[in-house]
Amino acid sequence: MNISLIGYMGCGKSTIGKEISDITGLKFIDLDSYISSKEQMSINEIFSKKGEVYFRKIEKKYLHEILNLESIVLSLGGGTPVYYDNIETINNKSCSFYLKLSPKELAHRLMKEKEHRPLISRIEDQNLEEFIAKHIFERFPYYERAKYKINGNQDVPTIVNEIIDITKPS
Ligand SMILES: Nc1ncnc2c1ncn2[C@@H]1O[C@H](COP(=O)(O)OP(=O)(O)O)[C@@H](O)[C@H]1O
Ligand SMILES: O=C(O)C1=C[C@@H](OP(=O)(O)O)[C@@H](O)[C@H](O)C1
Ligand SMILES: [Mg+2]
Repeated sequence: MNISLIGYMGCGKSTIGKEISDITGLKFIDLDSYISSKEQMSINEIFSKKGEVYFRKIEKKYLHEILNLESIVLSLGGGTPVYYDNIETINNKSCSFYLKLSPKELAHRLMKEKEHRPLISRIEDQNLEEFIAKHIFERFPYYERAKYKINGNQDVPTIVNEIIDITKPS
């Protein structure tokens, strides 16, 4: 069984995925880290040197590669479910969870971490919440296709336990 985590940048996918892996023993893969290591470039470098279209193509390629494995926790990028037929691949090959947070909470978290995220690195802090709200509005039809929706505005152990409880064989 595979678990995948989807949701907007900053919702906690990478943090929660690692914790689930530590507790369950499932292998942890963060799609962004996997892409960076395969391409030998940071996500920022891929966007600036090769462009977003190239990034989306390899993101799809590596998504397929990873989801052919078994027993993994996969933290996706915020845009992964939105492109190509990636959401179908994700739902066919894993149990998907959408970590849902308000634009306000996401903006608060992301202000400190914008520079690692090329799509928001040049947005002024005072415009970030509105940018996120519009961006989520476009992406929501994909996010809501996750099998389960989780309130991401809870502490890490609570979210981790909720996901583990749902996926535990009964
Ligand atoms: N449940 C949580 N409560 C508070 N802060 C969190 C929580 N989950 C993650 N964070 C923090 O939010 C930021 C973004 O988390 P990250 O796991 O990188 O998100 P994503 O991979 O979805 O972009 C990090 O600083 C992380 O420590
Ligand atoms: O939302 C997006 O389109 C992106 C989210 C990022 O991942 P995180 O959600 O882990 O920040 C990363 O894949 C890239 O910067 C694009
Ligand atoms: Mg991440």
